[in-house]
Amino acid sequence: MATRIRPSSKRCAVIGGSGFLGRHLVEKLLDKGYTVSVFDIRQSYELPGVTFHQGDLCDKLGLLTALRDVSLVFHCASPAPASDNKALFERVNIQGTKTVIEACTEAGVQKMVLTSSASVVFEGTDIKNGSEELPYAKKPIDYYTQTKIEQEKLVLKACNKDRGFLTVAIRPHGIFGPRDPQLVPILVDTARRGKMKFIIGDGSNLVDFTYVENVVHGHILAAEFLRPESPICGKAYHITNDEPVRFWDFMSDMLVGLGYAAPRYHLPYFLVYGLALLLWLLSVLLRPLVAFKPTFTPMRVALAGTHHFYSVSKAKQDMGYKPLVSLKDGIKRTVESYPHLRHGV
Ligand SMILES: NC(=O)C1=CN([C@@H]2O[C@H](COP(=O)(O)OP(=O)(O)OC[C@H]3O[C@@H](n4cnc5c(N)ncnc54)[C@H](OP(=O)(O)O)[C@@H]3O)[C@@H](O)[C@H]2O)C=CC1
Ligand SMILES: CC(C)=CCC[C@@H](C)[C@H]1CC[C@H]2C3=C(CC[C@]12C)[C@@]1(C)CCC(=O)C[C@@H]1CC3
Repeated sequence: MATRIRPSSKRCAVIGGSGFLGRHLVEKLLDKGYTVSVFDIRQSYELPGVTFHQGDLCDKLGLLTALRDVSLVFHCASPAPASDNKALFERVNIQGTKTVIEACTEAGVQKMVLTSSASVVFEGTDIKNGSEELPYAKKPIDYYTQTKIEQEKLVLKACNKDRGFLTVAIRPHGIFGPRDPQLVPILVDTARRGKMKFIIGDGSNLVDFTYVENVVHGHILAAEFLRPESPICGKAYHITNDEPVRFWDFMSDMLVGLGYAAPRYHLPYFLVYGLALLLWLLSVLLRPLVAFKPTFTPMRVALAGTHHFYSVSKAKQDMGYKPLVSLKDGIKRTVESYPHLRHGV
């Protein structure tokens, strides 16, 4: 009888490996001696030690090719929240994740680490030092978050020690760093259009922003701790910089670092939220006639005007997590990585 050869534990796949977080993860995995298959809808770079498989994660056959001989899968693919496309979020984050789980079990993958989001418990009101015990949001702030909740539930439920398939979810918050396509580019674009003059609310709200290398560290720790006897099986873990910061201080440090003025004038939170809601409704109603995307969406206003920071005690206790890069160093490295976004360039 042929004995099944167990795939090498240093052979892994990163679904979404062409994206911001995915590429940082791939680079660290290579440093640590892993060989990596990237599965993504686009190929954004080439690196020795990486095999690219271009495809849609809803296509099981394509996935099966990429998962051949792979024992560990990181799933960090998602449509961008700014796409605001309900059908796409449902197709990729829910149906696609079901397909990823099926493909993993068919291919004999033993471990899967999902990139979820701390926002799965956020309803637009204050969260201070929130633990993983908080229930999922009953009223998530947008469709993206709604589908991230369903996705996380699917992956955690699929954890099955008897069948040798172990899963864990990492919930980062506000990832930033070099090559980030969202936070800094949106911030700079808003500043260049003269709209970054206002502070929403009194500016005292504390938020987590997480340097990308710390998020990568949390993912790799989770993969290495994921064993049948470990408490992390089938669980979700917050991963942050463990340094909550005033939202508007963080934005100001980025802006000033890039040569732009920091926002100074205060606007009442509920006024801005109401206006954002009105604009969003208008953009949805007028979508067939004119396409416009408001910068200050209700989701962004809620994130900019409330407290939302999370405890990482559980990750510290169960997998020895500790951020590797401080917020100050993370901001410095990020600012230096965007010379083309500096004021006047
Ligand atoms: N950025 C943040 O602050 C946070 C992000 N997260 C989560 O982290 C993960 C990574 O985010 P981030 O790196 O910022 O995002 P990116 O958009 O940079 O990376 C996601 C990658 O997945 C790809 N992708 C999208 N749809 C599919 C598909 N159907 N099949 C295959 N690949 C696909 C994207 O391609 P394309 O670009 O062409 O769409 C992209 O290359 C996501 O799961 C996100 O939900 C969680 C918390 C915070
Ligand atoms: C008010 C304004 C225009 C601020 C500019 C910065 C924002 C674009 C970011 C501030 C907080 C960020 C954030 C995310 C995206 C970018 C911001 C809104 C996420 C929604 C990305 C996906 C997640 O899972 C949660 C993130 C929360 C924080």
